Formats: sequence, structure tokens, C-alpha cells
Amino acid sequence: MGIVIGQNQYGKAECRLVTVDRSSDRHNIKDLNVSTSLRGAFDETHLTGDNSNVLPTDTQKNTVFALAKESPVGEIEDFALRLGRHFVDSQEPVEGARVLIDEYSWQRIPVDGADHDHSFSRAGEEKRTTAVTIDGSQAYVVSGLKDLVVLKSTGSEFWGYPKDKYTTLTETTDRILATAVTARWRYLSTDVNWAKSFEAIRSTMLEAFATTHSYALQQTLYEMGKAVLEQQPDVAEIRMSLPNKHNFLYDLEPFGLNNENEVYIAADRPYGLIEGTVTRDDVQPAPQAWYSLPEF
Ligand SMILES: O=c1[nH]c(=O)c2[nH]c(=O)[nH]c2[nH]1
Repeated sequence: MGIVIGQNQYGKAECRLVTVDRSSDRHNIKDLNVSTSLRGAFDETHLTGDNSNVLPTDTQKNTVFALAKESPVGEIEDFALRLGRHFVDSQEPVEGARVLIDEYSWQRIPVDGADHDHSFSRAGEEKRTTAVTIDGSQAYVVSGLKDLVVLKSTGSEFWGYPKDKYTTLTETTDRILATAVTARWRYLSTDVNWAKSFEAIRSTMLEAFATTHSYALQQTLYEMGKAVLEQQPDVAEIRMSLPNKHNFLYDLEPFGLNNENEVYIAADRPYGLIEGTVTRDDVQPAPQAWYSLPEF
């Protein structure tokens, strides 16, 4: 029985790239976290330490910054495609590349009623994301968002679940429902208006969260995913990870007060974690696990 090296990849994780577009006095900034990884003929470095095929991760890092200078970064999907193709096209042993980018968003600071030209404030914790895989001449794009925090103060119930000797949760027909949405969706092509598509999908998810009368966060997840697939023909599937950010009704009876669904304690841990993929029954799956929706 022999021992072999299995699937492997390597690269530079979390290059924090910031660019300033100074082509006019009204600056535009991009604030990204870029990770690259390469697949290909890398058995030898694992088996014998022969690095003749190994483009250093340090070079991969430098390439991120050099390509950001050579032409404007643009949409994160376009930059990730450019980077991934660069590695596959320029290094013979590299057969595939995966580029992950998170984009932090900044908004202009309002001064005297007008948005400032070169001062910004961070627009919350939410990130726009992409995971681009290049395999030879093929390209696969999975975009998404992280940490979109939402809450509804009614229109959420949870009851009808099995009870055993360890169950203490009381059934409710009116609770707070809150989560931080992380979602990734897989495109069927690379001929997409990335910014427009992102904005449309984000609005669709928010609208579905708001308008679904929820009997479970699982049901809300499905409704959000279904709405995206109904409206976006170029999206094959969407995966979501939804932490149930529990808000528990606070017991005010010891103080002789009746809590009429108004006072809650927000618990940060532990939290329910609801995850699922909403897909089409007639769509080709991603060709390999590496190209499919990443786990979170
Ligand atoms: O929407 C919910 N889904 C669950 O699976 C669950 N479990 C739980 O304790 N509360 C909730 N809420």
C-alpha cells in the first residue's frame, strides 16, 4: 500500500489592498482583502522539496499589488478573473487558480450637505465577496456578501417542533427574527454586469426577508434564495449561512412588570446556525468541488 499526496493548493491569504483613484479631485477608493491559491503540478515540492514549479506565495502577493497598478481594479469579479488568468497563463505548472476577494465598503462623509471628495467612513460590517476559479481556459464566478445584519420585530413565529425531556423553549407566535446574512451565489457565465447583479440580488434578499412571514429561519432562507433564483436567470444556485441572533424576552415578573413583547435580552452566544443551498433542478452542478460554492 503506497502513500500519495492528495488534492492540494497553495497561495497567499488575505492581501489587504487599498487603491485610490486620483484621476480627479473626487477620489474613489477600493479596500479589498485578496487571497490567491494555485493548483497544478506541485507533487514534487510535497514529495521531495523540489520547488522548481513553485511560484512563491510572496510573488503571488506582489502580483496582486502590481496588477492593481497596471490597470484599475474595477469590480472585484473582474480583478479576480484578471489575477487568476495571469497565474494560469504565465506559469506553465499552474493549471488552476482560485482568487477570493472581500470588499469593504466606504461611504463619503457628508460635509455641509455635500458628500466629501476624499473623506470616507466605513459603511458597516457588511462585505461584498467573490470566489473566482480559473481552470485552464474556463472561469467560474461565485459572488456573495457577508455580515448583512437584518432584524424584523414581528412577523416571525416558531412552534410545532418536537419536544423531549430536555426541551425548555416555549413556542411563540411573535418573536424578533435577526440574523447576519452570509450568502454566495454561483453564476452560469462570466458575461455579467457584476455591480448591477450584486445590487439586485442584495435588494431581493432584503425584500424577501422583510416580506416573508416566517415560521422558521429555515423557511426564510429558502424564500430568500428562491426569490433570487426567480429573478436572476444567470444564477445557478445560492448558499446561505444564517446565524439566528436570538433576542429573548426578558423576565420582568420579579419586578411586578408585565413584559408585552417589548423588552428583550440580545444573546450573542450560543446561536442557532441555519445553513442551506437553494438550487435549480435543471442546472448543471459545478464541475468540481473546488469550483462550487465554498463552505463558509
Ligand atoms: O427559526 C428557528 N429555527 C430553528 O431550528 C430553531 N431552533 C430554536 O431553538 N429556535 C429556532 N428558530
